[in-house]
Amino acid sequence: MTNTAIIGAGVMGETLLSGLLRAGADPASLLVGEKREARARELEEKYGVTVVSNVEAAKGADTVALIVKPQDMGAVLEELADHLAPGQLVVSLAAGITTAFIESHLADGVSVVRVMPNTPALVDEGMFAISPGSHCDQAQLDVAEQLLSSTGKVLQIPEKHQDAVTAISGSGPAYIFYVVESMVESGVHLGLPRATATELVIQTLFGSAKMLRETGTHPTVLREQVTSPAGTTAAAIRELEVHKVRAAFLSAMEAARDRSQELAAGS
Ligand SMILES: NC(=O)C1=CN([C@@H]2O[C@H](COP(=O)(O)OP(=O)(O)OC[C@H]3O[C@@H](n4cnc5c(N)ncnc54)[C@H](OP(=O)(O)O)[C@@H]3O)[C@@H](O)[C@H]2O)C=CC1
Ligand SMILES: O=C(O)[C@@H]1CCC=N1
Repeated sequence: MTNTAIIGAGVMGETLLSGLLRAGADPASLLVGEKREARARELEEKYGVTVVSNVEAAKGADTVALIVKPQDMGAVLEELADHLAPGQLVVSLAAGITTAFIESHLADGVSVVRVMPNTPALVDEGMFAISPGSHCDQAQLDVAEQLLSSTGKVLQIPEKHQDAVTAISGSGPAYIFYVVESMVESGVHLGLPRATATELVIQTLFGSAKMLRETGTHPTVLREQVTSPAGTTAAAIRELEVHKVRAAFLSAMEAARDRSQELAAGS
């Protein structure tokens, strides 16, 4: 049985923890590092896992998942540095933090994988982009891939693309939820009951995502199929163009990419 330590059990840490358990991991194989007593008891009661100190969790684990905020990563690495040895695999899910930064804190030869996850992993539809550090071989990358693939798709990418990936799929669910909020509010404004507007938007989102995945048709073609000559969709898209929504998306994702790079620099 392989052991996995989860250091940092906030939103993303709990998402990974619950996903591993849904995929059949033995709770006894999962150790969680959490210092807040109330949170530790909550996790133990909810998931039947053992919550200990970071060092105790990481010491004997085959894989150590670091899921703290980028700003806390330096302190956590300093705490764990003397307790991690070659043969253990460190998997970081933090935005911005490079494998070189992590390796510089650890003993020579400890393998590191950088991952950008997203929250739909909570419903086994996550998107994980993974990149190996300098000591990580293909077998270890496969271990990381296997760990993550139980709750979503895994894509191996060069690390130089991680900041862009963070901007697209890491933060991506938030943009989609923002669009959903906006469409529901619009429905309410147009006189629909909120529950009706919400159901219409969620099913439309789900159906559109399924069309994209199952037909493989380009999104532009799918959009054109909805846009009847001189019809309602053309009127709506014209307003989106007038308000430069496409340009706003580009600027937003550039800002997210830039913020990921700033986090790498420690701010
Ligand atoms: N949320 C998301 O959608 C995504 C998040 N990520 C990455 O995941 C990481 C965590 O983000 P998120 O889960 O959203 O943030 P949260 O704030 O929800 O979780 C961070 C967790 O780390 C804990 N923590 C802080 N310091 C330590 C420490 N020294 N030892 C152990 N645990 C500690 C915090 O505990 P406490 O509350 O007690 O301080 C908290 O539970 C970030 O690096 C982020 O970039 C990546 C992709 C998507
Ligand atoms: O907002 C953040 O910084 C994290 C990383 C990607 C999604 N959430």
